[in-house]
Parts: sequence; C-alpha cells; structure tokens
Amino acid sequence: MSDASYRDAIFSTPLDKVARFSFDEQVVACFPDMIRRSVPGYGQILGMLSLIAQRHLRHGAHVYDLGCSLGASGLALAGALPADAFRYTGIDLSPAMVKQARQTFADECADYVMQVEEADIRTLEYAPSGMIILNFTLQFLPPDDRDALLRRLFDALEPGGVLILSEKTVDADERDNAWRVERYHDFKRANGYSDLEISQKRTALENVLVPDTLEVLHDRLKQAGFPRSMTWFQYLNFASLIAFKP
Ligand SMILES: C[S@@+](CC[C@H](N)C(=O)[O-])C[C@H]1O[C@@H](n2cnc3c(N)ncnc32)[C@H](O)[C@@H]1O
Ligand SMILES: O=C(O)C(=O)C[C@]1(C(=O)O)C=C[C@@H](O)C=C1
Repeated sequence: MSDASYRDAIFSTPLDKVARFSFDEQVVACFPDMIRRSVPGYGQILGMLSLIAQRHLRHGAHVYDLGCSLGASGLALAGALPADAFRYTGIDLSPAMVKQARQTFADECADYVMQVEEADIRTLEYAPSGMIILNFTLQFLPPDDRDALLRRLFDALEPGGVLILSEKTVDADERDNAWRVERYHDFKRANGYSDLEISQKRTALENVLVPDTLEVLHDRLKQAGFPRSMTWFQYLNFASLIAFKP
C-alpha cells in the first residue's frame, strides 16, 4: 500500500480559497503518508488492535472497521492473526477510498475473508460483531448524529464484544488545550509540514472535523449503553478509547 502512496503536499502552496477538507482522489493518493505524519500514535494504535483482538475476539468473529479509508486496521489485523481468526468488513463513504482498499485486500490478503462496502455508517444495517473499530471517523460526523450511531453499535456488538474509538480531542481547559494544540503543531513541523501547510489544513478542517472532549466521548459511550469505557491511549490531543459490551 505504501508503495502507491505519494507524499502529502496538498496544502503546501498558498491557496486563494481553502476548500472544505474531503476524502477525494487527491487525499486518497497521499493518505498513508498524511495520516502517519498527522496523527500522533497512529502506528501504535494500529499495532495494539491485533493484541486487543487476541484477548477479546471470539475465534472467527466478525469485525467492522467504520470509516476504514484504505483498510489500515484490516491490514494490521491480517498481519498479526491467522486467516480463520476473524471476518472483516470495512465501510467507507468515499468511493476512491473503497476502490483502493478493495484492491489492497485482493493483492495482500487473498486468504482472508475481507470485504469493503461503500456506505454511510449512520444508516447501515449492522450484522452482529465481536469488535467494532471507529478510528478517527466519529469526529467527521455532525455532533448530533454521533449518539444515535454509538447506540446502534452497542446493539450490534455481541456479549463480550469491544468498541475501539480513536479520535482527535479537544480539552475543556483552555490553557491545557492551547498547550496540546501548540505541541501538536510542533509534532507536525517535526514531521516535515510547514506553517503554511499546518494553517491551511486547519482552515480546511474547520466545521468538518469537530472534536469532542474525552469526557463527552465517555458520556456518549455511557448513554449508548456501555457500562464501562477506558482511555487506553493518549498522545497530545489524540486518544483511543475502548468500550466493553457486557
Ligand atoms: C480519518 S479517516 C479514517 C482513517 C482510518 N480509519 C484509518 O485508520 O486509516 C475518516 C474516514 O471516514 C470516512 N467517513 C466519513 N464520514 C463517513 C460516513 N458517514 N460513513 C462512512 N464513512 C465515512 C471518510 O471517507 C474517511 O475515509
Ligand atoms: O491534520 C490534522 O489536523 C488532523 O486532524 C489529522 C487527521 C485526522 O485526525 O483525521 C485529519 C484528516 C486526515 O484524515 C488525516 C488525519
């Protein structure tokens, strides 16, 4: 997958008008590079998914990856678990993402049961599942749509199932939030992004990626039915939560 990926230079030249961020062909072409250089801890979160699956997933159970993009979570699972350990369905609304993810699984995971569907995760009919992965996707839904989706995911999980929810977050404390965001921009600079790229991407994501606080995320999980959730990973303003279905 990385062989086909270009370096992200989307916001590197001054744009007269910065368009709303969207998961179009241009983003798909550089997405592995973009997400690796833009999400602190992305590789560690992916690496941990299979360890969590080994502990929580019933052998052969179904896994959803919602907003799967190029299927990185599926590839991580397939890289660590045998072919009969799970069945995987990735869902994404972007036709360009779905096309490339399907190709990747056909090329690299032919022995595994892995499919990708183009659909809106808010209206999908969910099959019973042992694990549901929502990595950096809930943040792109209108906030008013988030609770209803999480309720449907709680219902779709089998007893003993887990939901992994990874998100960019905002801190309710203004001073702590400013510190995290400033260090996040340092992180991006250290990964080769210029001040212009950082500022134009920020504009493109305004009102498109609307982050919740960690407290709101845990509250959302509680109201969806999950009696227990934990933040198992945090790196600056990015975090991953796990929620348990009893
Ligand atoms: C930041 S990316 C997710 C990254 C991916 N999970 C990974 O770990 O590489 C967000 C993805 O969510 C998808 N998306 C956004 N809204 C969606 C919706 N309502 N239904 C399905 N997919 C959606 C986008 O097309 C995009 O591919
Ligand atoms: O670049 C940023 O500011 C981000 O928030 C990174 C982020 C994300 O968190 O989803 C935003 C858009 C791209 O999908 C990849 C990563």
